[in-house]
Amino acid sequence: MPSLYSAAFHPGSMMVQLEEKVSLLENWSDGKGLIVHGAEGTFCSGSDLNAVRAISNPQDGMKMCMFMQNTLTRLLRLPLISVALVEGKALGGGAELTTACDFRIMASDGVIQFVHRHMGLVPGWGGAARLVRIVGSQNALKLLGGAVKVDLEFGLQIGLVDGALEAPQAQDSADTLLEQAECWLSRYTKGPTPVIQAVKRVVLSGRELPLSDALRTEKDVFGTLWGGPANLQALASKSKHN
Ligand SMILES: CCC(=O)SCCNC(=O)CCNC(=O)[C@H](O)C(C)(C)COP(=O)(O)OP(=O)(O)OC[C@H]1O[C@@H](n2cnc3c(N)ncnc32)[C@H](O)[C@@H]1OP(=O)(O)O
Repeated sequence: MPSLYSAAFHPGSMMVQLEEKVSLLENWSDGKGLIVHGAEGTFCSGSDLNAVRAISNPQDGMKMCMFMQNTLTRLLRLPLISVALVEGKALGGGAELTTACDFRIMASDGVIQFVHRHMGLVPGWGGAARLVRIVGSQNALKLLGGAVKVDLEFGLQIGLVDGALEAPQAQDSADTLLEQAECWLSRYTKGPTPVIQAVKRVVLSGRELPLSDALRTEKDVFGTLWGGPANLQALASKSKHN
């Protein structure tokens, strides 16, 4: 299960690195799970403000916006079940990045904050559209309009956060946050790769496509599994689900 790291996105370097990682993952045929996490106790504080000042004109802003929208849309559409491990702060573009994962799990010090309003902005990397789908339009309006700090408790309450991680007590005895995240995600990635990738595909099409198209995709994906090795093995073993 690979990890992606981030801190503050430097336009032209970290953003390109992220796009390259996404391209690699698009070609990872055996993959089932992905953990996106930060370094040194923080998740990601968004765009690199020093670099952003140099491109604060509409043309460059649009280029950066479209580049990141494309990258984060492709990240969410990977045939993998992904989780953002939020330790420390996820601010601005960092908050948007968390919404480009299927799940978000948080350490006790974690905060997701769409600080865009404070910057005279709205999200542009697809974070607003995804947030509405995750928490609903009422909550999204509150989080964006109020630039609200979402901590673990509030995140769980509104459904932005899917799981809580325990602070490691001592390095030797407790699982690190990354180990806990791997354990959390493994509940959803157990089993043959084609089945897990198919689960992601039917959920993604249900989330993104009109119902008639989603139903067609679901039928096609079902057809790839029916009578396949995992299906035949399950039938031969007379499995019970209690
Ligand atoms: C797409 C739209 C966007 O993403 S707009 C960007 C939104 N992000 C921000 O506005 C983040 C602003 N920064 C902060 O709020 C704080 O620096 C945070 C991240 C909370 C860390 O606070 P604190 O722990 O007190 O450390 P600090 O402020 O001394 O920061 C350490 C050094 O890191 C830097 N840093 C942090 N974030 C950024 C950033 N996004 N771009 C550029 N630099 C950043 C700080 O400036 C500071 O640098 P230095 O040590 O003073 O040289």
